[in-house]
Amino acid sequence: MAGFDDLASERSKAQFDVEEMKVIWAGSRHTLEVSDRISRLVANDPVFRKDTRTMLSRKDLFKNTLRKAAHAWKRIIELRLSEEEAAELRFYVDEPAFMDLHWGMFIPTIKGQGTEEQQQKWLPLAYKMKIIGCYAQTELGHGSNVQGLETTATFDPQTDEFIIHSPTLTSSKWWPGGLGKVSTHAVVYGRLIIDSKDYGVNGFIVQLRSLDDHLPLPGITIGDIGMKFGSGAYNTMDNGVLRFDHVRIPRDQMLMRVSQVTREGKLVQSNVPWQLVYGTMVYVRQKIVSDASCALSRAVCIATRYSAVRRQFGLQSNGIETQVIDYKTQQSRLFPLLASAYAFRFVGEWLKWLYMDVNQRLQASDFSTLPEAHACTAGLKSLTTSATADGIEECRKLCGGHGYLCSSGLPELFAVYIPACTYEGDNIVLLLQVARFLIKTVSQLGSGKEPVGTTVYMGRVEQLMQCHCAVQKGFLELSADLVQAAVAHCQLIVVSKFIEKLQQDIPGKGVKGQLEALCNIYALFILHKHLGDFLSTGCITPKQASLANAQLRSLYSQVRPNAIALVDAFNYTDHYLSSVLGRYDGNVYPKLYEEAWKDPLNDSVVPDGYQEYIQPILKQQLRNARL
Ligand SMILES: CC/C=C\C/C=C\C/C=C\C/C=C\CC/C=C/C(=O)SCCNC(=O)CCNC(=O)[C@H](O)C(C)(C)COP(=O)(O)OP(=O)(O)OC[C@H]1O[C@@H](n2cnc3c(N)ncnc32)[C@H](O)[C@@H]1OP(=O)(O)O
Ligand SMILES: Cc1cc2nc3c(=O)[nH]c(=O)nc-3n(C[C@H](O)[C@H](O)[C@H](O)COP(=O)(O)OP(=O)(O)OC[C@H]3O[C@@H](n4cnc5c(N)ncnc54)[C@H](O)[C@@H]3O)c2cc1C
Repeated sequence: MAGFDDLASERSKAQFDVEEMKVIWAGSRHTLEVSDRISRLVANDPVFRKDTRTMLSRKDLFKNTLRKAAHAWKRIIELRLSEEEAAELRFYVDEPAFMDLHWGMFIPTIKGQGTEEQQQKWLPLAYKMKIIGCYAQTELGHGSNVQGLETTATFDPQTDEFIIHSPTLTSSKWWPGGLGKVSTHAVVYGRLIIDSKDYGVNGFIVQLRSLDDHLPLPGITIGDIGMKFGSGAYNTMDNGVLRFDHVRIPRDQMLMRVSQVTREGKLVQSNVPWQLVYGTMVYVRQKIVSDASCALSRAVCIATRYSAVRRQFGLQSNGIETQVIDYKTQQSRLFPLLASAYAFRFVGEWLKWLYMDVNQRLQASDFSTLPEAHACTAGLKSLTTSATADGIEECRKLCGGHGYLCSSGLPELFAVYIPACTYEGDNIVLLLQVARFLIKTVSQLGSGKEPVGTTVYMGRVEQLMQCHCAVQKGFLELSADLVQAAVAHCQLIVVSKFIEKLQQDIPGKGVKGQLEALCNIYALFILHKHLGDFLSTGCITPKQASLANAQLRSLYSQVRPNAIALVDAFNYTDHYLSSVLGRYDGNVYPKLYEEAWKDPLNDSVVPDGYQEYIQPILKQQLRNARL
């Protein structure tokens, strides 16, 4: 059988130790063991099936998500899973749900922005899921411009409360995941008003629904914002709308790590920078970068396996057609994506370290690396999500017509993934933040302040001072070019971190060699993509450009025999991939054929509606033909 033989034969060609590569991909032996065990646990549990997801109505889809979330929580308790294992379980259930926001944003916000006392009060409730929370920042009228939020939190010294209010339609909270139908509580971002004075945006813990009957509390209007892009996909999430009509909360429900409001109504700033109010976004952007490598590698795994099974044209002497993976055009589209998946994995690992480091420094009142952490998380979130969204769509095209079928897994993956370019900060808005950080760094060069961390290279580039003068003329006017500069800066980080990874001790036969090839492919592919910029700025000569392209072709040939093993190293179960084209056994055609018959349209041979709509047309034609 074509698929079985093809993938088995591909695996036998691998020139490196796949098991060791699995460890590198996972990050450690321990992480591999956990993710392997938990992914199989999810795959073998019938409640976590997801093969009918794209065919369900919104209501059925949502109820099924609730069922899965409840089952996941039950299993987490029954099996006494650790925090790490529980997070893996939610990841492999692979269905966006209110839990993501509860664990991924609500809890981290209380941890990052609450005082010790507030943490002691709220975290145990949240950890035991006695309350379910979401992150309500974005409004109908403002998402990117956080300082433009309109919701107000006015201190009432008479009652020692804040009055939370939505003064306009545009101040309605709009988008928060988990808000629409599930959350009992939210961290609500609103303007702090004391004695008619506006002190800017702060976070407040607000109870939204009764813990007895789940009805909204007095003064609260709440609902789901409606269907989103694609079938299945992100529609499992209840992104919500929320309005407040003078809702009162106790004073101690303002998150007070950054600034405190006293009983007398005085605002007291602590020694931490006010930007910590934005801290959850830094945390989630860092997570999104790690997540990008998962989404991209998943699409690449499907496209690579299918490209080895699929044959078109070029009859060989044995009468068999050519595997499409052997076409150089296929390789030149697929292998840079394979290399990108590995590159994003390693930069994600580094970013996790950077985030931990900045947190440790914050505990010790060292705030010096916060601007860099903000720039790196914002820029890399933007770069990796844009490349991943484009990469998933490219993988769909690499699978030809079958890639367009929901059973390929690619349409749903694309639909679920693309909002990552928008949530946690629109990608262009985030790149402008990076550009601002770069300009600030350049402006300090003249004053003798040495650039550090990811900007250390700037101290070596003379022309940057002239750049600074040009930018002085108008940041907004040059913003399109500055965004490109920000992308280039982030690409440099990705390549540097891949190179640093190669400098570590990498055990396993041939593993390092494969990673070197992938690193070179990534770097040369980026150079190839921006060849015009490299040539026009004199960074490389035309001769070097053509040498780079020749080298890229040679690297593709080097990777070709290892391609299947390189995607096997992701260690994905068929359940997680949920793709007929990406099956581990390569048994694509019989399964595609089988899947088609499962479509509800095939439940009856003659479709519903035949008598009302098809038969009359046919009869009409018959009459016309007789005339
Ligand atoms: C739930 C997920 C859990 C786990 C994740 C796992 C995997 C991921 C997968 C799926 C994710 C699932 C769900 C996603 C749910 C989505 C949630 C959301 O979208 S929440 C809403 C997010 N909103 C945004 O991101 C808004 C974007 N806007 C902003 O961040 C800022 O307002 C902006 C930076 C654009 C502000 O610009 P500006 O007005 O110019 O600046 P401002 O005056 O406010 O500040 C200036 C000053 O502050 C510095 N700064 C800005 N941001 C930060 C920051 N975050 N940290 C530190 N510092 C910051 C800025 O550089 C400037 O400094 P200087 O004055 O120049 O020194
Ligand atoms: C699936 C999904 C889940 C979400 N979950 C949550 C959640 O849980 N909680 C929450 O609070 N929010 C959530 N959001 C909201 C999300 O964070 C915002 O949509 C996002 O920050 C973008 O803001 P915006 O919608 O205001 O876009 P806008 O800022 O209106 O962007 C529109 C366009 O304007 C451009 N633009 C805007 N400002 C500038 C500028 N200064 N310079 C140049 N161009 C600019 C952008 O590039 C974009 O092209 C979610 C959104 C989605 C799609």
